[in-house]
Amino acid sequence: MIVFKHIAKEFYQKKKKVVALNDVSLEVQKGDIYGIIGYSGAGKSTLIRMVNGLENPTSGQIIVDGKDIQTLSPNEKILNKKKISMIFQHFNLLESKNVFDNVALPLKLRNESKDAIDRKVKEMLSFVGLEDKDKNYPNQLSGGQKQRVGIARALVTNPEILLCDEATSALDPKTTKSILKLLKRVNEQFNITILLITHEMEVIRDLCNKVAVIENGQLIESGNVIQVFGQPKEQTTKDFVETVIPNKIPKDLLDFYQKNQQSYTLLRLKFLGENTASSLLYQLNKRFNHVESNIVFANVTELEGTTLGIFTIAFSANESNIQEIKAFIKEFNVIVEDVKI
Ligand SMILES: Nc1ncnc2c1ncn2[C@@H]1O[C@H](COP(=O)(O)OP(=O)(O)OP(=O)(O)O)[C@@H](O)[C@H]1O
Repeated sequence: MIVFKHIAKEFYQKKKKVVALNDVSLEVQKGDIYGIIGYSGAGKSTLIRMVNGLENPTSGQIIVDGKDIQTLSPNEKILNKKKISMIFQHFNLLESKNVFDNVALPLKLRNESKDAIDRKVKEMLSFVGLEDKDKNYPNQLSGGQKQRVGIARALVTNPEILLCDEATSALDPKTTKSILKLLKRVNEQFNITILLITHEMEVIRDLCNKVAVIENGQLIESGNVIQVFGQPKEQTTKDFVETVIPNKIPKDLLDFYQKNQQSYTLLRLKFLGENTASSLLYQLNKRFNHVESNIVFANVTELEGTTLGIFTIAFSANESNIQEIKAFIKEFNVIVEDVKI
């Protein structure tokens, strides 16, 4: 429903060309919660701002619901914008207006009736859990409450797409979790497609079903969250994944296995779903009961309701046994990788 086709964007800073985006292609399906992650300056904001026309590409196309948004007539552009709402890192509330009036603003701009505005604003304030704060002003609210107002304001117009620009970056971890839960409800309850940008992998882990990684204006990796977290290909993606799924062997164990490299081979096992792991480890010990095996590192993470487990195991076995062990592990649909130490 949102397709970016070969998007490039160049800016000029003091007559110097800055390539913010270079040949970015991406498809967001209806109902997706698609996260775009990258370091500062990677080009995330520039990309997301193109969906609602805040930024235009230098070349390439953005197709929303089958239509290239750059070729829309002025009326069609207005209709396209009506489908899309946005929330921001610093909430962008009007300090001089109370919560009710902030949320009501998009409807007033559309000349909706007073009754309709009253009903819709109350409904959305109740949805975000702020029905008793309607008379408060933004400076009387916490950061999390301000973002809830931002979300209510974004929802009053019944959008199909919600763009989130670092929506939780200004919030503490606990408040971030509650806002991410709320965004999940927005997606599930109203079937709103969410396209978000972030530099925090926790946001991707806790909220998204799809992820794209942007580096220096290029899309370096994308796919289902489970697939990208389970098997990151690019170094930057691996670095991001490691921020939420630690993968490092503790130092004293590392020292030991480095000193005893002749005797041990370290393998990393990656699996989805709890039963696979317990059954595999049991079967592995049973089948290779003459081989010493020590768990060196283990981590279990929940992604989209599925368990992603990473185990690093040191095997004291000869090369032909190691090959047999690897083949045996693969029969369980578990990914097995050599660990270089
Ligand atoms: N209006 C502009 N004029 C000139 N250069 C710009 C403009 N907007 C963005 N850039 C440049 O484009 C590049 C990408 O910026 P962008 O804001 O899209 O990155 P980002 O990934 O969103 O970073 P951050 O997380 O820090 O916001 C940067 O080098 C930035 O300096």
